Amino acid sequence: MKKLLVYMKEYKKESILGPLFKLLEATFELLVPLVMASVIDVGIHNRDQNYIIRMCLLLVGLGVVGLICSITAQYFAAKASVGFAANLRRALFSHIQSLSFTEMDRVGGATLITRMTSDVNQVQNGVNLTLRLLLRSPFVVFGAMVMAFTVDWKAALVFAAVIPLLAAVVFGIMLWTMPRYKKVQAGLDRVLGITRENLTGVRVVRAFGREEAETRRFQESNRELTNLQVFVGRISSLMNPLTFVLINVAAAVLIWVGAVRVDAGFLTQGAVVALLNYMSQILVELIKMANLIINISKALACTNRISNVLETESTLASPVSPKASGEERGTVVFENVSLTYAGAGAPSLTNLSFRAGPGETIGIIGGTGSGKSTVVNLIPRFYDVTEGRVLVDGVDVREYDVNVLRGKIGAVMQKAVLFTGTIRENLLWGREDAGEEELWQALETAQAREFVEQKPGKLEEAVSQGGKNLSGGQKQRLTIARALVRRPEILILDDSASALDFATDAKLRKAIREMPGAPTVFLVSQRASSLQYADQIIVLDDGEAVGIGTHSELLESCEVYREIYESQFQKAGKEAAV
Ligand SMILES: Nc1ncnc2c1ncn2[C@@H]1O[C@H](COP(=O)(O)OP(=O)(O)OP(=O)(O)O)[C@@H](O)[C@H]1O
Repeated sequence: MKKLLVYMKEYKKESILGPLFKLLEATFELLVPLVMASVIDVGIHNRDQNYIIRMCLLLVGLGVVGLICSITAQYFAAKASVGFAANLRRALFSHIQSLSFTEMDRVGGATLITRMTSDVNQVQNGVNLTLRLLLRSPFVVFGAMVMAFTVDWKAALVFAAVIPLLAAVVFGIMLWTMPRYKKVQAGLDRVLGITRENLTGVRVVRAFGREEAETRRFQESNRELTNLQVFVGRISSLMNPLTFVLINVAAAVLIWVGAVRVDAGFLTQGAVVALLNYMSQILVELIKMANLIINISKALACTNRISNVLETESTLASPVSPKASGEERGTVVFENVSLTYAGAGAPSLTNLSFRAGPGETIGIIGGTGSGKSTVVNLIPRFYDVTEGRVLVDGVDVREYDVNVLRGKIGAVMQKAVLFTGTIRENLLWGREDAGEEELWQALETAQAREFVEQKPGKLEEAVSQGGKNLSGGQKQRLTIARALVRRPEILILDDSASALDFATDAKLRKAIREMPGAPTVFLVSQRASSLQYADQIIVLDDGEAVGIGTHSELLESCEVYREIYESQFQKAGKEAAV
């Protein structure tokens, strides 16, 4: 919690002024019953109309000043809490950007979204209420008690008996409901999780006709949440009747004691009205305090969850004195590399060694889950090896400044991801200062020029969220062009031409080979035909390299490769025969 206070630093003034104006408002509120008492005791008693009008104007004045104080306090509290939440979101966002994939995998994307959104909102709400009520409510309770005792200490003894009882009811109910509120929160998280999963995967849900099953799953979680909320609601609903019974009994006792004391000449009617007013002020503030405590404890729980993310240290930290690039531009060397993902029992890659020279094309092939993506993910240091070394241009990837390392690499991932904006804006992710001609050249190499030219807006054509307004193949070609705009030393194509037809795929590979200053290319593919002309092909089986060599060498020496090739070759032959 303390650590999060730094994000409040620039709102120090607001965090002091907010509660101060709330205290001022409360002070004026505490004066109101006294003025009312004097209206009754002096104005009405003496039938002094002028006095009554003056006092009523004073009441209006107190109300107006109280209102101004309240609005001012609200303004400062809102400014501080909204600003604090904005700072917190900013810090969280940039911290999440600094995390490596290992930490991201561990925490999970959905959880990170909840931390950034509903958790931060809850904390913002908690800060706002704290600034407005944490001082005000106890001040009013205490102040109203003191005022009641100054009005008439004997009648005020009723307060001394009733207030602890009231506090016990209000806080008892609060303590009872609080753990259940936590369950409600967890239930809400589940409902949100299912909703998010279904909305992002809506196409898959429909494609597999899982609408009814998913609706049932949602309904179950929703029912659980509803039952919990109804249960907590029932308990909370006891609060009002119980407190009102208590307060009415206390009011009856107070009026009776007051009446006796008025009759005996010790107390005026106005003083009895003032005492009643103080009692209801105390009740209202006790309920506000219980509400405040519930909100603060919810906010604290969220604060802990946010702190956990902020305290997660990135294993990706750049070295204190990063090394500069080595001489051998475009070389990649794997030396006895193994990787076991965090939390995974078995290694996903075992003892892989190879050397890729500048401008070479390295093909990587293997069954699903054999470790192909794992190999290429190690080059831009998306994950760190657990054994061995990965060297880029002769330097261990862990010894580079991570931005320098990634600046050398153009990576096209399995899933083509584009961002909202225009085609031009997406391409410029590759290199911000790329010129018009370079963008078209990259599009041409990526076999994307033709379809972009056909778009009415050309480079200014809008790309909607996730590139939904483009076909799978168009998205893939744009992501390849984006990587090429960077003029990378090393180009990684992780199964990124899977949506292209054979002819376009072949043209793409040829164009990349013929690029001036051709990059070293890592080509991950399920198709043996796509890799045939690679300088080296790495054949993976269950995380192990079972063959490294050229196509013809592997056909001779590697059984797994031969099987893959023949199965695809025969399949292609059969398809051609049909
Ligand atoms: N982030 C991760 N955390 C834990 N295990 C992982 C992670 N990524 C991959 N794995 C595991 O490592 C193994 C290799 O996965 P990888 O994605 O490298 O295979 P692949 O050959 O690229 O598969 P595909 O052709 O299906 O894309 C798999 O068993 C997979 O379950």
